[in-house]
Amino acid sequence: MSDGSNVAAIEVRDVRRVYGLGASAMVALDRVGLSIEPGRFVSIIGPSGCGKSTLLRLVAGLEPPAEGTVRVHGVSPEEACAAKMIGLVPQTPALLPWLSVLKNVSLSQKVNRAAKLHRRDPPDMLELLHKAGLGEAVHKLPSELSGGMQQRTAIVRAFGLRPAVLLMDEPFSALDEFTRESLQEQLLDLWDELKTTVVFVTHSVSEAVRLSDQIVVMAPKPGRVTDVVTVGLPRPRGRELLKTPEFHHLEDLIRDKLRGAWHAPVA
Ligand SMILES: Nc1ncnc2c1ncn2[C@@H]1O[C@H](COP(=O)(O)OP(=O)(O)OP(=O)(O)O)[C@@H](O)[C@H]1O
Repeated sequence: MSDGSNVAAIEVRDVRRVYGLGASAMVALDRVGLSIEPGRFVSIIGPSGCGKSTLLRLVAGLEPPAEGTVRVHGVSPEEACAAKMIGLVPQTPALLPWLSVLKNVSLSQKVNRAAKLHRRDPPDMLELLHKAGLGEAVHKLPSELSGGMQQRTAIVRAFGLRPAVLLMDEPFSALDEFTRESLQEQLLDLWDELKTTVVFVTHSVSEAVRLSDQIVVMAPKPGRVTDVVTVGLPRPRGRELLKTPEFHHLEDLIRDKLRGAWHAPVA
């Protein structure tokens, strides 16, 4: 264990995950390896069914691998979860409908404080809500918010716990393009401030390029990693970056890798 700076935030080694038995067995992940440094923003992209969510669930400790190992800052995902080192933002925000935005984002902080689980100073939630553009919504109920505002609330709540690792499973997929772009910007601001390691599953090539330090490309049948592409674009990554040739070049590169992933032979 693990606060040493040379310990990976996430280390996945030779992981295999199989669903079902016998002739109906489905290899969701086969010999998957991945090493993510602390503080990195890493996206996972790949065709439907290539095992992106399965990989996230293994890192979150929600399922065990059949073979191989997963470590989060040097400990097992289960230990990392127990120590509140892992945050998870699902596709649809699971907010408590009877609590205001502020209470929704503060609740788990309070619970953790009562249980003395916080290792780091928690951020000021009111300030984070303002930063995420939710300043006028702090006393509203989730039902009074748009889908984008609800998702922003869920993201602020997750960051507010100061997890060492934040796992996000297509958090913007249900949103329109414009809302999505503005949420990307706010997500990058929060990430920049809180320096959490983020693993972000997406189907959007431009989203992956804009947000990430690295993009992991996966292929299906069996689910596996076929490429890890480093994105060297400068930060901060404002909207103007989306129009640059460098950005388009990286989008094309990732699209080529994705096309290749469909036909990549199984090693
Ligand atoms: N609980 C389960 N039981 C049986 N099969 C499963 C289960 N979860 C996932 N699978 C199968 O494992 C494979 C990988 O699924 P997974 O959801 O991880 O893919 P994905 O890349 O996240 O897909 P998508 O982009 O469509 O969300 C799929 O073939 C899926 O049908």
